[in-house]
Amino acid sequence: MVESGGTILIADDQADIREALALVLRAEGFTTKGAASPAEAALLLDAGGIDALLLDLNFATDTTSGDDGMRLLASVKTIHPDLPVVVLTGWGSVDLAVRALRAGAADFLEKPWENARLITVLRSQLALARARSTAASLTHPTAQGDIIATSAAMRAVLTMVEKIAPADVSVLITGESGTGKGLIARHIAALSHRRDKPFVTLDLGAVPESLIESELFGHTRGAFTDAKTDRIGRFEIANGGVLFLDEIGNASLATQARLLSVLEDGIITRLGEATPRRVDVRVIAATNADLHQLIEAGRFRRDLLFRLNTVEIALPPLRARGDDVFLLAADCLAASATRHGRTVTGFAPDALAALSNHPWPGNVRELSHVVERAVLLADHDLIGAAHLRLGPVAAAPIEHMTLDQAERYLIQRAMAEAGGDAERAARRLGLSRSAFYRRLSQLRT
Ligand SMILES: Nc1ncnc2c1ncn2[C@@H]1O[C@H](COP(=O)(O)OP(=O)(O)OP(=O)(O)O)[C@@H](O)[C@H]1O
Repeated sequence: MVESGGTILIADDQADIREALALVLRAEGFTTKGAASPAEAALLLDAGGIDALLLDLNFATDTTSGDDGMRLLASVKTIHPDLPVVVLTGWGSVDLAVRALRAGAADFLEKPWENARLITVLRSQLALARARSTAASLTHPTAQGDIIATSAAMRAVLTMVEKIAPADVSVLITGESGTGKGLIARHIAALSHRRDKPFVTLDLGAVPESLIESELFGHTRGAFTDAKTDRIGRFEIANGGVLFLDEIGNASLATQARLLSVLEDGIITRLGEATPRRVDVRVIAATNADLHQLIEAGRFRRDLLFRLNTVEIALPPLRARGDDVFLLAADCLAASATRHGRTVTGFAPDALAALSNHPWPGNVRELSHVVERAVLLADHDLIGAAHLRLGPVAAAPIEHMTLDQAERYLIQRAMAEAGGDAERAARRLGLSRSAFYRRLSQLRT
């Protein structure tokens, strides 16, 4: 949840709609800005300080094609790829909404919008973007597809990926947080015959349980109290393409049962509707949890695991990838230096040693975060170990630590893995937020 709101840019050519949206959003603690034309929206976005864009796809009131809005969406996603864009479409223009989602919109609302849903959608998109930016927005442009993998462990992964990508089978990608599961999922899609079809992601850890069924399968108007309009689900959006189910270990048993049945017969039913619809979707799932352990604990269905893991790809942690760490670091250094207009050119020997000794609990994401910060801190051409600020490294395997040392280590590791997000770190350790903060503050004294 977003406590302090965020700044929403409302792009709509109708002043009354801008005003109505602004009123609702301000009452909920958001700050708003308005743009009456795509050009004005582009200027305000360039000026910075915008956390999300609420974009009416039908800019000119006399058109319904949505072309102006789609053009703006395309340019926004190129220049600000991480900015969440929620689009507004006319009622019933599901095709336009689907086009927008495929072009990178985070979500859509149909006019007349429903205030409660407007707020929920914006809050969850902002929370997601925030979580990503604490941990991931500092990642380098290779996010677009260049996979750095020269170590034997990663070469074996890529060979396997090349073999299985063209076969239309379910894939389960496992690996610690930040090891590149999302990247590999996209790579598999890109190497398959579905490459020109939609690649749709749903993070099962990020959607509230009450919305998950409708996110996956869609709903019809009136299906439940808040369902004021029809809504298409991710399975239908992904039809013909790939659905990437991230954090599958977080799916509730009820969701697991629904997923299993869709995977078995390829048929979905929108909530509130009787008509079954056939979908042709390749599912790629990912998890950083140990699903076998979850099965033992009665929290994951064995039969679902068997449906998902026709092929299982285990991504090695960064610390097991040998010299890849240097190549990834160098790549990130070059990208960050360009982005920030810095003349940093490389790493000093002590920095290289630190890079290779650090255990990288947050893996590639942590590495790019650390290197980008170092680029900003460096005062010479070379990054030194001090600029990396890698902090204490576990001196001994955990079995040889005292309880205090182990606690300190696990807390630091969880924080690093969560990219500094204390709430996520607390969840990872199975602690309540307050219990986690208590331990964290003890650790700092
Ligand atoms: N081998 C690699 N080469 C280049 N970039 C990589 C590589 N592996 C990961 N990355 C980058 O690191 C970042 C984290 O990767 P990604 O989001 O795919 O990880 P993940 O395992 O899905 O994380 P999480 O479990 O937190 O969802 C991304 O920006 C990704 O592009």
